[in-house]
Amino acid sequence: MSISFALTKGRLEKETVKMLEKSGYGIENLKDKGRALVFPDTKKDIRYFLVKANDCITYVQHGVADIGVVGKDTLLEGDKDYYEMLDLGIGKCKFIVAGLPENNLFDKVGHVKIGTKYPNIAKAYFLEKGMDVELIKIDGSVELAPILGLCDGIVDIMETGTTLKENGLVVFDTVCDISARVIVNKASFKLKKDEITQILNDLKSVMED
Ligand SMILES: Nc1ncnc2c1ncn2[C@@H]1O[C@H](COP(=O)(O)OP(=O)(O)OP(=O)(O)O)[C@@H](O)[C@H]1O
Ligand SMILES: O=P(O)(O)OC[C@H]1O[C@H](OP(=O)(O)OP(=O)(O)O)[C@H](O)[C@@H]1O
Repeated sequence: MSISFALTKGRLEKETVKMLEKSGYGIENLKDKGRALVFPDTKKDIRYFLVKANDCITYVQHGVADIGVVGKDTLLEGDKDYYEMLDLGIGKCKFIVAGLPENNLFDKVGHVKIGTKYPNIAKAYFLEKGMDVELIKIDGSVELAPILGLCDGIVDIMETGTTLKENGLVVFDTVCDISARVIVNKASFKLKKDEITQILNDLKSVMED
């Protein structure tokens, strides 16, 4: 049976395509892609499409994609109606709480303001800590918010730490580690179990330790 495979475009794209290539999949169309959005595998009965991270979950949940690759950050923040099957060990980064060194939000008494692109993750984190926080949704360049005084701190992704460092911010705590995951539509896993299991095993076989 034919498989539809949603790949997150952007940072995860290159490494995911590299893993598929190493597994022996026919991904030439994905490497030389122009403005196309759908890419038939040249060796197997699979068609890939490239989507934004949140849309990857949407396509998989609706069964339009049988399988998808997306960051754990997006999974933690968004809807959950799919099977999370495999940690690919790529796209590694972490969620951190950060701010200006002279303004440690964990020392602040009373109301704390947090800027973040990930309000659900931030809310769960501070709820567990028993802290009263006001969340301010920011769509990008989150590090700017505490510098300008919009908030006391941020919950954001850190990879190399360069963005924090170059903007004079420090890490106060780590929320959790992040990496790319394979998710599978629940009905597809029943109807196309052999094909999906094969893909998962192929990807597992090229994972780096
Ligand atoms: N330094 C990093 N910053 C953000 N995401 C990272 C980083 N390193 C790895 N990732 C992973 O890569 C995924 C895709 O990131 P990317 O920046 O391409 O898309 P995005 O977060 O949806 O941003 P945009 O809205 O700019 O497209 C993230 O969801 C995360 O899992
Ligand atoms: O630790 P580093 O290696 O510096 O990476 C972390 C930065 O990368 C991401 O931003 P992105 O580049 O996606 O831009 P954005 O702020 O517009 O989302 C993230 O939100 C941090 O700002």
